[in-house]
Amino acid sequence: MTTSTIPIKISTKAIAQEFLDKYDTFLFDCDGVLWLGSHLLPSVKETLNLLEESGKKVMFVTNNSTKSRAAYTKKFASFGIKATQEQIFTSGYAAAVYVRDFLQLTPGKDKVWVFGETGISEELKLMGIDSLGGADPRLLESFDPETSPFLKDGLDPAVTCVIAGLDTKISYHKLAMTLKYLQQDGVKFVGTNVDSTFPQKGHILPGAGSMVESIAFAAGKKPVYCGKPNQNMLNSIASVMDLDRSRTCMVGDRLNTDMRFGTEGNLGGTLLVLTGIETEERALQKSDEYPTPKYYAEKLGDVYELTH
Ligand SMILES: O=C(O)COP(=O)(O)O
Ligand SMILES: [Mg+2]
Repeated sequence: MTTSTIPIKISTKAIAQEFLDKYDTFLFDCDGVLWLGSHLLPSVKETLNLLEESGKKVMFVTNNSTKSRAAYTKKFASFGIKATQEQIFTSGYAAAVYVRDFLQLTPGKDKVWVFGETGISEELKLMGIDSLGGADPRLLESFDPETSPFLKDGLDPAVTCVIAGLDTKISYHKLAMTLKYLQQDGVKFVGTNVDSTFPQKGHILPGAGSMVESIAFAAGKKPVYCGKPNQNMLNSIASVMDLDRSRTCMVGDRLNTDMRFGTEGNLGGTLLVLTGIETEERALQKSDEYPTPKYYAEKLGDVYELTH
């Protein structure tokens, strides 16, 4: 999967201005683009303000399922950035939409076993779908099949689906129970996102994909992934806003999710920033695994810094 042109580095005022003029809508990945954990990256706020002042539309599209959209509005606010729930799409929300609309789980009847944090169960709850597992603190206790409270009365027969995502409090108890549910006939397996790694300040850590794939290996079942590059996420965005794809740019830090999402979605542009997962060398390298970005920059804030 390659695009024919060589990526353009946003390194001068003229290129930064040309980049801004080309698009009306910007879709932003979050981890590695806006922030690394609780560390906001330089000139991000200024760049977002600049876009708002120029009348551009902005959406946030993150593969991070640890927080719900409601919780994300608070994270944005803690950085002094205005973002409404309608502007935020997470892979946890995408997974919840998938089980409701595609798997057609019945609220009040079907339940979901969650491997992951509160961002998945909170989105399910808003849809009236009950979940088990997730952040239940009893899963942090060491696992013994004889005494686990999740096994003592047998598995819950109402569970028809497993959703798995990033869990920074991963435990053997969680892995074991998730496997137990996946071993049940007919239980569907949904993964939030395939990201192998997760960027934090000064560290590249294990990502959701590393955990989901470990469960998949044990279960011998393949998950359906709902986050980027799955186009359902882009279609959901297109269904809530007027999206002129040719004047829309996807901004991300990962080639096989973010850049692929933008390219396969026929967006007018893609911008890879080097503050997260990828390097300049990889940005410029042609590969069959992922597309090359249209633009790349050392950091998102360069768009603001070069034009001011
Ligand atoms: O949580 C992840 O794996 C990555 O999240 P991101 O899409 O905001 O970079
Ligand atoms: Mg990212």
